[in-house]
Amino acid sequence: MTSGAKRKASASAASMSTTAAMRLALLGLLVVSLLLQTTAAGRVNVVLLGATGNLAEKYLWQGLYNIHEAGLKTGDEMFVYAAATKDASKSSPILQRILANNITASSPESKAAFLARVSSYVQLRSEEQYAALGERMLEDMRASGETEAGRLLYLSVPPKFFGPIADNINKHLRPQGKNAWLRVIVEKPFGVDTSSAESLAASLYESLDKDEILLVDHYMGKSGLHGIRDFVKANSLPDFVGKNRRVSRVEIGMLETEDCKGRTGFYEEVGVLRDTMQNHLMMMLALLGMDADTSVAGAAEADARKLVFEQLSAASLDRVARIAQYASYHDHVNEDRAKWDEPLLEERSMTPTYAHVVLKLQGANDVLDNVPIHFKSGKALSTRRAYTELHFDDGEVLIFNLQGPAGASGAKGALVAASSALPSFQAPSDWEVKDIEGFGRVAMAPDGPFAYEVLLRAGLEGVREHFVRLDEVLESWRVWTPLLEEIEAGKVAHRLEAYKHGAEIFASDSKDEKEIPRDEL
Ligand SMILES: O=C1O[C@H](COP(=O)(O)O)[C@@H](O)[C@H](O)[C@H]1O
Repeated sequence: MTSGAKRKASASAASMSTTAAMRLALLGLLVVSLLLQTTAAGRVNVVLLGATGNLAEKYLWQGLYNIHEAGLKTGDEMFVYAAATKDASKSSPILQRILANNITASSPESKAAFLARVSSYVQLRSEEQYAALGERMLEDMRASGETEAGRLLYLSVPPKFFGPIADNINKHLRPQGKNAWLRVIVEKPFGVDTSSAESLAASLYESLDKDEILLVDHYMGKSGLHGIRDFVKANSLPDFVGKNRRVSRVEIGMLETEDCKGRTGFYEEVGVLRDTMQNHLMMMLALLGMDADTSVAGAAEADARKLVFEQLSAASLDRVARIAQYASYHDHVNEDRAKWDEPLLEERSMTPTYAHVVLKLQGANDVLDNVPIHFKSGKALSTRRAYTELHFDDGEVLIFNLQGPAGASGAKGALVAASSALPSFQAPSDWEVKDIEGFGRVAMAPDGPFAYEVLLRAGLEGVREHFVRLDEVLESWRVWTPLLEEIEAGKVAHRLEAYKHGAEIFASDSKDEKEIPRDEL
């Protein structure tokens, strides 16, 4: 090569490398600016609908405060609009009382900082009120100069309101800005039976995209529930149970000491079957019955949960061992009605506050197939406990305890407790495992944030795995709808017992329970 040619070649190499360097720099700038665009903190507007209700009072406000205090992983700043359907003269003082008394804060300054981000009470009933809230949000953002990252609407209201609310959200409360997201969290129960859940889904889809809807079952936010799944995955139930032992019954329970006073308006529409059995208890069963090989999370896990529901027999009155209402329930209904200036009930309501229903799985693994599954749940009982128990034919018991004392082991906080003759089990490495004299091995999962905080955060940060899928919910309604229809047709009247507040109606050897022969399940 001549020296001229060499110069040319090296000049062109130099110019190529300059061009390449410039391109790289430009690319770098582009990536940085894209990153800045996607990671720049913005404002997240939360609309809490049902802000004065029981759920908000007990959990949602505390959850929002905790998230404000710890901050969002996205770096966004959260502002809350406190809304409900009733008029301000009644609801505003209730909101003030809740905000003053129901938030435990790390310091008065931190609480004040949170409250500075909470709006005064907003009534959301008419379309004009939704439009006014939309305007107010825009005004607030204009005033502060913030960009909207997204909007989370939490619907803590009875299911009959979901459709009209979604319509109003679509018309008046969609976030502004190209990249701003909209997520609408819908509280359970989703519908009141199969057909209402289907039409509810259809009416929500008219206004909202599928991805904008998040269905809540707050048990999905409990570490205890995931503990069942972790145990099943780590141990494989058939291996744990072994060849010489059989499960004679499974008991899934959610017992509460609290009664319905103050929330009978909601409870009258649901009763115990829709309030806890169709959702929380079903989730406890799903994670127990799920295929142990399911090593993937997310969609595959939802498929596996749904499969368990498909294997479950439908509920009907002949599978009800006991159905009852606590004796002062009627008075509680009328006290609440008087408070809201509503006409009093003269006839006794037929809403069950306790039920024990026995179903079975068909086509499940060898351990659970055709085994009676006892679902028990109720209000105003002597104990607060949520659990899944496997009772073996030799009297041994394996307990998954989600809250309350762990049954026979007596160990509060135990997540898994296996009586002494059972094989030793594998526990995830971060669980504390110990032996309890006279009982057996117990394991405790580390403490985490409470369920509603987990779910609110998941909604704000866009983590969909913590929510349930519509097809699972519909499959669960398939199980419970036949019994609900019988109850609604008045067929429960002669079976609905009254029990004393604080009773032990759930004790399994009670003589008053209807025996359901195994071959009739
Ligand atoms: O969803 C509901 O759950 C609560 C009980 O939740 P927990 O986390 O304390 O077990 C129950 O009181 C309420 O009636 C029901 O709607």
